[in-house]
Amino acid sequence: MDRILIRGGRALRGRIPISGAKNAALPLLAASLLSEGPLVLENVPDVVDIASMAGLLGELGVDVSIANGEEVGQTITLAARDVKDITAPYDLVRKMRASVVVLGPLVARCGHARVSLPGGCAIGTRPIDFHLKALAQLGAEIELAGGYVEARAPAGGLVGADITFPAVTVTGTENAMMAAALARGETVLHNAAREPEVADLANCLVKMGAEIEGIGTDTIRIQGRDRLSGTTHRVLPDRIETGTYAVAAAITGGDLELTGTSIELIKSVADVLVASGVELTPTANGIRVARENGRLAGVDIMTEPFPGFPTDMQAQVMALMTVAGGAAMITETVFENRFMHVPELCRMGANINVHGASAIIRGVAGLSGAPVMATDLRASVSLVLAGLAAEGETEINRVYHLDRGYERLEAKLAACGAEVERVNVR
Ligand SMILES: CC(=O)N[C@H]1[C@@H](OP(=O)(O)OP(=O)(O)OC[C@H]2O[C@@H](n3ccc(=O)[nH]c3=O)[C@H](O)[C@@H]2O)O[C@H](CO)[C@@H](O)[C@@H]1O
Ligand SMILES: C=C(OP(=O)(O)O)C(=O)O
Repeated sequence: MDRILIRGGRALRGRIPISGAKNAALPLLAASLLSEGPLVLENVPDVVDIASMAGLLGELGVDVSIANGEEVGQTITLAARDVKDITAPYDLVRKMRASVVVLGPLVARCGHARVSLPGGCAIGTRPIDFHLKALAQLGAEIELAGGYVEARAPAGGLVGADITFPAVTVTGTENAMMAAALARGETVLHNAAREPEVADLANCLVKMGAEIEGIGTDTIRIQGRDRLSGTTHRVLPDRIETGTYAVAAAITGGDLELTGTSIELIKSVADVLVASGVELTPTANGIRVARENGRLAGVDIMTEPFPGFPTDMQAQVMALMTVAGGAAMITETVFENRFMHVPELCRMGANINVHGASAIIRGVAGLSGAPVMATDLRASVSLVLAGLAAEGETEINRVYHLDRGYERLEAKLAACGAEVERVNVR
C-alpha cells in the first residue's frame, strides 16, 4: 500500500498546471452512451476515478481510446455504436459512486439500465431517491431488487416531464438532463444544480445536438431529440483542484501561479481566501496566489450548493483555518458526516471542536507532523495541506483516496519546492 511522506515547513513557489475537472469529466464520459459518437473529450484528468469510469464504459460496449497529454490531462475518444451490456456492477459503484451517472443515459438510449445502489459512504448516506423520482417522472419503471436499481423505459421511450428536485443534487440533475435529451418532447428541471460541471455537461450535450435553455441556472429546459451525434469537447478546469493549490500557497506562506484556470471559477473560495488575508491576482493564464507576510485571519464559512461555498473545499479551508489568527466557524450543510478530517488535524496539533454541523477552529501557532489517514478524497488532501505547513514529517496513509481525484499530486507539489515522496510499503 502506498504512503505519502511530507517534510513540512517549506514555502511553495512556482507554477502548478490545473487539470480538467474530475466531476465534469465523469458525467461527460457517461454522455458518450447517448449517441453512436464519437465523443472526443480533451483535458480529461488522469486520475483513478476516470480510469474506473472508462473501464465501466468499455464493459458496457463503448469503444474507448486514451491518448496522454503533455503536461497534464488526456484526450479520451468514445464511440458507443453498440451498447452490449446495461449493468453497472456493485464492485465498481461501491468504489466510485459517481458511476450512477450511467443510469440516465442507459435507460434513455437502451430502454433498460441496471445499476448497483451506491449505499452510504464516508461523508454521508447519499441516497439516489431524487435521481429515481426524476426518471420515473420521465416514464421509467423503477424496481429495486438484490441491491440493484432496475429502470425500464416504456415501449415508445421516455417522455418529457416537469420535474422539481426537492433539494439540489448535482449528479441527479446530470442524470435527468442526459435522460431528457433523448426523451420525447420537453422536460423542465426546477431547482436544478447550477454547478459549473452541470453547465459543462449541458454545453457538451448542446454540441451533440440537444436543445437546452437555462444552462447555469436553476431552471433547465430540454427539448428531447430522437438521436444525438458525436462532438469534441474540452473539459473545464477543476475548480476544487484550483482551490486546493490556492490553499497550499496560503498555508505555506508561498507564492504560486495556478495555470489553465481562473479566479471566476473559484469565486466563493477566492472571497474567503481574500477575507483571510491571501492575495489573489489574475495572470494571463490563470491566478497568482501569495501570502508573503503576516498571519491569516479566521473566516466563518457555510457550505452550500453553487454559487455558495463548495463542500468539496471545506476540509482544505479548515486545514488553513487551523493556523489562522483567532477563531473560525465552519458549518457543513450539504453532507451530514463530512468532518472525518477533524480528529486527524487535531492529532497534528489543531484545536477544533465539533458541535453538530459546525466546527469551531481556534488557530494555533503551528502544526506538527504525524502519521495520519483519512476516509475520503478531500479529507485526505486537507491532511496533505496541513503536512506541508507542519513542522517535521507527516505520513499520509490510504493514498488511494488522493489518487481518485488529484492528478500527479506529488509531482505538482515537488516542482514548487515541497519535500514530498510516495513510498510503497508492502
Ligand atoms: C461526481 C460528483 O459530481 N460529485 C459531487 C456531487 O456529488 P452528488 O451528486 O452525489 O451530490 P448531491 O448534489 O447529489 O448531494 C447533495 C445532497 O443531497 C442529498 N441527496 C442527493 C441525491 C438524492 O437523490 N437524494 C439526496 O438526499 C445527498 O445525500 C446530499 O446530502 O455533488 C456534491 C455536492 O456538491 C459534491 O460533494 C461531489 O463531489
Ligand atoms: C465527494 C467527491 O466525489 P464523489 O461524489 O465521487 O464521492 C469529491 O469529489 O469530493
